[in-house]
Amino acid sequence: MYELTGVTRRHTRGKDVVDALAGVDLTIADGDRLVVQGPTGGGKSTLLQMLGGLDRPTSGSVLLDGVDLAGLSEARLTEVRGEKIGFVFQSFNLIPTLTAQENVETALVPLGVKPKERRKRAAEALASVGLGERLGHVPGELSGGQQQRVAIARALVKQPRVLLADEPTGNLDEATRDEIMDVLEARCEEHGLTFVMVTHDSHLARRAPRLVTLREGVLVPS
Ligand SMILES: Nc1ncnc2c1ncn2[C@@H]1O[C@H](COP(=O)(O)OP(=O)(O)OP(=O)(O)O)[C@@H](O)[C@H]1O
Repeated sequence: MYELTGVTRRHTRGKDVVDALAGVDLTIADGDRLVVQGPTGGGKSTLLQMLGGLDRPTSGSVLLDGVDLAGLSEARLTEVRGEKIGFVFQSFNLIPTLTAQENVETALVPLGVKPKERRKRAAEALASVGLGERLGHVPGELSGGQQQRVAIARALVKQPRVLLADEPTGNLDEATRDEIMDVLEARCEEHGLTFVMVTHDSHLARRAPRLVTLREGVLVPS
């Protein structure tokens, strides 16, 4: 579970000061599915980066299962991300020269999983997102929705506890958006994942079991 207390992220450049987050308190229970919405510049991506240990607060604490991510060394943070946290981004972030299978396997290399086991788990993860027939294709041979499925398989193959998604359907048409959301929700349900998604899309916000709104770095009632 996450417990955020007084999380502030201040950016200072010369005399300019921007609080991307300004004293956020938030608890996210294990298995929660939370959507974060709000106007552009409201701090949504910054919040996701805090949850993922990709950025640190300038003050406040970000506890994940009782451990303050803000206080961990870079090496330990990398380990926590590798073990517990999967990420999905708007832009898929696949390696264009690798096949779907190889892209998914990349998530297991830092965990020391042996090649044979990597291949097996990557194939299973791709099958679980409906891409079992496309293992040998490179991203350029796949549609946007299929590429996002590869990215979801890559996030899930290490069996994380938490899945963080930043506008995961932002580059997709409406029908594909709904398919991808169905895949994400089904996988989260099946594995009891804690799921936090940032979106501008009011349709997605409406189907969220739990919704919070960030405006100017502050959580406001949704
Ligand atoms: N490295 C940085 N230096 C200065 N300001 C920054 C930096 N990163 C983010 N900010 C500022 O922090 C605020 C919050 O940014 P953030 O990207 O978290 O917002 P957002 O809600 O995700 O926006 P969007 O919906 O447009 O993606 C913005 O005003 C942004 O300009």
